[in-house]
Amino acid sequence: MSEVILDLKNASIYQRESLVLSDINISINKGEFVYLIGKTGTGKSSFMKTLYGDLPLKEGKGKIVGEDLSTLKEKQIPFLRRKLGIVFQDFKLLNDRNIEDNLLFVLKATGWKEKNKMKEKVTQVLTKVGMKTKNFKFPYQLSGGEQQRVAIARALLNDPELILADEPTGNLDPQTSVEVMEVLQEINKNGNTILMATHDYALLLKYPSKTLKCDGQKVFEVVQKRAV
Ligand SMILES: Nc1ncnc2c1ncn2[C@@H]1O[C@H](COP(=O)(O)OP(=O)(O)OP(=O)(O)O)[C@@H](O)[C@H]1O
Repeated sequence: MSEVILDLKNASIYQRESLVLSDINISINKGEFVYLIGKTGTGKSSFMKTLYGDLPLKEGKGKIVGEDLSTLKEKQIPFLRRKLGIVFQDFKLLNDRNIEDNLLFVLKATGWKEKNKMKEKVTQVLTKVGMKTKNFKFPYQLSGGEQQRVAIARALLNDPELILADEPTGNLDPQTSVEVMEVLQEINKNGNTILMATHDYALLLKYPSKTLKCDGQKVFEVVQKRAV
């Protein structure tokens, strides 16, 4: 039987007191590539935030990478995030240091100590996203697509069990979006599980995969047709 990485049962998502999504029953298995789609304001980001512990799961049950979201305490959140790789629309790289130092910073913050191993890991993840030769560039010296590749490399540093990508191509032009998507596809082929929120239907058509939709306060799986 395949390993379940994410499992939500009768889960409801709230922004403070207001209900955003209710009665969610979904699961994601190891190795899957899953899209989360839906119009603006339907709750994709709120859904993602709940998964990485930025919003509490107040109703229902949720298991993610072996952690229980409904009983998650504040001090367990860093531990949960170490098992996840998170990619945002706006890259969130530190502009005051180069790419290598951006990644070393994360390794240090997550408990890595040995300099050689840290450098080796940084080279490994940058190679995976085709950015090895740009390690001494600063974020502002890179294009949006390159910055997003680095952000993906950063998400890979601690060998995450699940990658959560919230609109990773939202700030990119169509051609660059495809390039970044190719990187995510490659990573998925190598065994990483990915949940990607997007409203880029062109990508869905080009790279069809399991798709969850947020609509009318519900999340449900949709079968991809030519127009979703
Ligand atoms: N910090 C917040 N406090 C209160 N309500 C919020 C907050 N953030 C979002 N909301 C509300 O929650 C609902 C879902 O928003 P969310 O950002 O999750 O949607 P989304 O599908 O990710 O939208 P988009 O595609 O525009 O990013 C919206 O009605 C929004 O107004």
